[in-house]
Amino acid sequence: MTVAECKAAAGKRAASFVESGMIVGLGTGSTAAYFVQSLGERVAQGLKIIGVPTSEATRALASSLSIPLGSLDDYPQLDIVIDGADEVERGTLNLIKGLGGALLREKLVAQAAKRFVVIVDATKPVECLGERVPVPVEVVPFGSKSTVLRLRDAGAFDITPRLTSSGDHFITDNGNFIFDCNFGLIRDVKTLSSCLDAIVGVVEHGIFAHMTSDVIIATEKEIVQWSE
Ligand SMILES: O=C(CO)[C@H](O)[C@H](O)COP(=O)(O)O
Repeated sequence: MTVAECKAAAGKRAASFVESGMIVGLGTGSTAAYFVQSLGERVAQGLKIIGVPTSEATRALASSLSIPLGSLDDYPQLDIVIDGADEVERGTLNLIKGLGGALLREKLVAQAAKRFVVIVDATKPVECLGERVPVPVEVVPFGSKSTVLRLRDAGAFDITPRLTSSGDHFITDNGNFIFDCNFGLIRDVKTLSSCLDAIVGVVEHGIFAHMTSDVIIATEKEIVQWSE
């Protein structure tokens, strides 16, 4: 199987967890998009659910598939949320998310879930967070250069602003900037999360600790499930 086929297989497996009557959080990114496609097929066959999208891109995709949608304010408690991730730490199931730029809404929706299911291909599991990807940090545009200095104080030794192809700041669905911050291997997730949470100007960061219920990993050979 190609990586795209693995993502599609993980998405399809996750869609089978959804039952009629559920309020379902819809993640963002290429793997989550396969899940939304599979869910759309089930909705077309009669599955009755309400989807709560985690980004405008996912809203547009779900809407094109005629999935009934609501907002997190309409449905503050969700039965299940299914989303991708950029890294999944073996053992703890802690995550880095946000390379797709939707981390704030993703974390809000995940926090509201009774069950948070993460779908990935075999490139995403790691022994320690920070192994492969930086931590995306969503920052208020006002004073962002000052906030970057505070991110350095928190231990980020390489900080890259997320830019568009034309060289402008990438703007999130919430009107903010993203800085991709390399902290090296993150051995103490709790301390780093607390440091980032304490910086005025940081809206949210991509470390999702103690939130994941299950991880579905689609490899070339099989689909594996890790559960908390
Ligand atoms: O966190 C995310 C978006 O903010 C995505 O879930 C994450 O980037 C994984 O994306 P993909 O499935 O395309 O690899």
